[in-house]
Amino acid sequence: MNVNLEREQFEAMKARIREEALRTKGPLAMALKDIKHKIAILSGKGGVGKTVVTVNLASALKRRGYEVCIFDADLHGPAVPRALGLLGRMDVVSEHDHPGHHDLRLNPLTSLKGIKVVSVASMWATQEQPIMWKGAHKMRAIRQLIASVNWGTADFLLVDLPPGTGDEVQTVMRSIPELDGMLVVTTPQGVSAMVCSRAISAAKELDIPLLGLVENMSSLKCPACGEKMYPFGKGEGEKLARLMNIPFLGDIPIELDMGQCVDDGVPLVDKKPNSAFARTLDDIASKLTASLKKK
Ligand SMILES: Nc1ncnc2c1ncn2[C@@H]1O[C@H](COP(=O)(O)OP(=O)(O)OP(=O)(O)O)[C@@H](O)[C@H]1O
Repeated sequence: MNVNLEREQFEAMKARIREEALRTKGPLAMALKDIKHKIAILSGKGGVGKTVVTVNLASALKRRGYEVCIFDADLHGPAVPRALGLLGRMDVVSEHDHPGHHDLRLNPLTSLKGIKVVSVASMWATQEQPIMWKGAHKMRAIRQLIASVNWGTADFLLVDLPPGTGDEVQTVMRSIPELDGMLVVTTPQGVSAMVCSRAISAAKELDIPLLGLVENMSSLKCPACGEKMYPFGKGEGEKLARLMNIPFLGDIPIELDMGQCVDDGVPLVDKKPNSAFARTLDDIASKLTASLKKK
């Protein structure tokens, strides 16, 4: 009984010390304090399927029983809410944690399967509202947005980065506290690998761990004859992973239903859980979680 009490007191003291340490690290650390793992999805080149990978990896992790949040850091082309069928706006709530102090906070939207999503796409009344932040405004907006959200408790935060290595990408790389690392997405095209290698070098320059690389749109199964085709080339992703010394986590096939899934707001992993695409995403989720457990 006494031993238990001492242990409880010890745990409470440890929690108080951690909370104090986070408070001194700033509002971002406080906002994200109950999220165990934070992973940013990086590509370099645009249009390689970063959002598709983010949303379907989140779904694969969710299907494995993990609580997952997504932060859509693409301020100019936010696409995550739509891909999860979330067309509404985030709620703004007024909270007062101590007397006389009111704080406006945002509640994430939650998908049908329970994935929490924060995106600038969910902040305005109309989908057509242009987002024209520049330079320093963008960086401040990203930091403020992350800090103002009631993220709650989760196992994973996945950050869908915009393409390239510009302001938003660097801001996320630098300001997410305890970022576990990057998952890199490329395609079999040489040009994607080339641009991607620059993004990988930027992450290395900033000392961000690289958790793995996946090759999206690697192959296509012919719907008529079942033959596997490689319309964009073969093996480029694995070659890049070897060259950059990053674990290669898998080849993600092209799925002809993808466009419809994105338009319907249903991740392909949920719509076709037995497809080669879903099995590959599950395998990537398994490899990622295993590598994070070893850390
Ligand atoms: N494995 C896949 N099979 C079929 N279509 C795919 C696959 N991956 C991505 N796509 C399609 O390719 C297009 C680009 O995908 P997505 O929007 O995820 O790319 P992105 O890298 O996030 O783009 P951006 O540069 O705008 O951030 C979309 O139309 C998407 O539906």
